[in-house]
Amino acid sequence: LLQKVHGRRVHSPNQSRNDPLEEDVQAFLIDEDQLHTFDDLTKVNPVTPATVLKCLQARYRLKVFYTHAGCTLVALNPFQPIPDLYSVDVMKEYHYATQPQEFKPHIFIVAEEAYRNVQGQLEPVNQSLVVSGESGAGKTWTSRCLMKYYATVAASAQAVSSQDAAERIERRVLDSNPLMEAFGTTKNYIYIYIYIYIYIYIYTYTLPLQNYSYVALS
Ligand SMILES: Nc1ncnc2c1ncn2[C@@H]1O[C@H](COP(=O)(O)OP(=O)(O)OP(=O)(O)O)[C@@H](O)[C@H]1O
Repeated sequence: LLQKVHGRRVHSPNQSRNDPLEEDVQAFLIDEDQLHTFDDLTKVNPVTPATVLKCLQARYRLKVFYTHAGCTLVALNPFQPIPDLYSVDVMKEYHYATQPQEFKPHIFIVAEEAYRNVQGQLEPVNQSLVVSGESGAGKTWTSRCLMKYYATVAASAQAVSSQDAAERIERRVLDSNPLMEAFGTTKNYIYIYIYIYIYIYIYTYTLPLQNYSYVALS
């Protein structure tokens, strides 16, 4: 696949150059300047490893690290700090947007949709977010982003000192990471398949205080 993406070998040895699919792939790839504009991989046509990877590569070059693939989000590891991408201001933009899904692809869209599903129902509905990828892909990073997001937006819904509360919650959650990773590390040469399951409970208080309900994000 990588050979194809780097353009060293576009045709596989067994494929005829008259293969209609291959012709479509070539026609799609010819407009290289447009490849980065595909913010949803379901719009790529034809969908092949070469076309998808080329689009992701074009976006990566422009430092665009998130791309939709239908209801899945593809996150590329930038391997460098991008502070402006994860600031509290950006969180708030996505949180307060009427239609966050119309914003450019971001982990905060996924986070916000799950949060709204949890909050917006008459009967609160538990939500699950699955973060998967190979070792080093950025699963821990993404999970931390999600926890930070919920710590920030859930706290800001309350009147009292929301920023302090968010920082406190975030600190507690992040401090628990080394312990989880001690159980879940895959950074050795033995293939151990470990799934880390994190529950986040969002409590919705109503007065009097002892009446509360909670929903879980996992
Ligand atoms: N969006 C991002 N921005 C900045 N750095 C990132 C991002 N995603 C991942 N990284 C960095 O890439 C490295 C690997 O990420 P991470 O530890 O999250 O991978 P992982 O999928 O959890 O790996 P493993 O399965 O081996 O535990 C880390 O140093 C992390 O800080």
